[in-house]
Amino acid sequence: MALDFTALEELNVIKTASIHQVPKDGSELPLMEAFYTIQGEGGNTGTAAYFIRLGGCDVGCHWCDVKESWDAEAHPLTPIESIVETAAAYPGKAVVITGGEPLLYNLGPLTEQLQARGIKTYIETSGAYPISGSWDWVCLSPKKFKQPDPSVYPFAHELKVIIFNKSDFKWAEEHAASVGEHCKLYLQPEWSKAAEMTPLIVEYVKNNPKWRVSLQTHKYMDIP
Ligand SMILES: C[S@@+](CC[C@H](N)C(=O)[O-])C[C@H]1O[C@@H](n2cnc3c(N)ncnc32)[C@H](O)[C@@H]1O
Ligand SMILES: Nc1nc2[nH]cc(C(=O)O)c2c(=O)[nH]1
Ligand code: SF4
Ligand SMILES: [Mg+2]
Repeated sequence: MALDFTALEELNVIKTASIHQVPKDGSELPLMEAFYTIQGEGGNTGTAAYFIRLGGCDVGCHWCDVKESWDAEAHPLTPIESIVETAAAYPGKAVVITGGEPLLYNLGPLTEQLQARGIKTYIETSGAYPISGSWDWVCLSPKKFKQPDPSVYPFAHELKVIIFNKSDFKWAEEHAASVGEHCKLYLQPEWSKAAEMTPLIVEYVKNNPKWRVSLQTHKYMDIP
């Protein structure tokens, strides 16, 4: 006799998770949240942008400031047309697609539809997966826990390395050697270590001026 899962679930005998099948054609994406704010980090700091945060990440940074994003299935599959419509209603004509790790998904259709509406497309990525989509700005923030796919480095407009401890400066230089010559280089303190690491970053940038400081300025401004 076949098991009746629905009956067992109702009886609280088992819990079946809702298994997402994120369509490979990029027509629907697991959307955690979207909000209009000021880009707080990196080369576009201080500029208005609509943030689209996609759920799902398997990189596992122990200091990640948005661990609620990791489980893709906790976030509803959302048609990209509705994401684009909402984004287009804001006066700022730039979107930042972040996560989670957005390159888990096919971002071609979403970015093409945004650009067709005159909206610039920016991405925040660990680079753990190859690039999909059409980008006006790529922020590559490499992680020790799952290193970037080598194919991503040439796409980076900015390399933003998180400094959690002293050894991360050497690690940052290894990644700087892999990006293109026009890529801007940023060192950003890990938030919980900012008091300790920011003075080291300041000294490092003074001695190695190809680097710039990036702070999570939205956290100081207390905005999303
Ligand atoms: C939450 S991640 C999402 C995008 C992508 N998974 C990535 O890591 O680039 C967005 C940005 O926040 C940075 N970030 C995450 N947690 C942080 C923390 N505790 N302190 C400083 N930066 C952090 C990441 O390095 C990345 O540049
Ligand atoms: N204001 C603001 N700027 C950001 N820059 C990158 C962010 C991210 O979480 O990807 C972020 C964010 O969460 N908020
Ligand atoms: S790659 Fe990004 S979203 Fe994933 S755990 Fe690291 S910081 Fe968080
Ligand atoms: Mg953030």
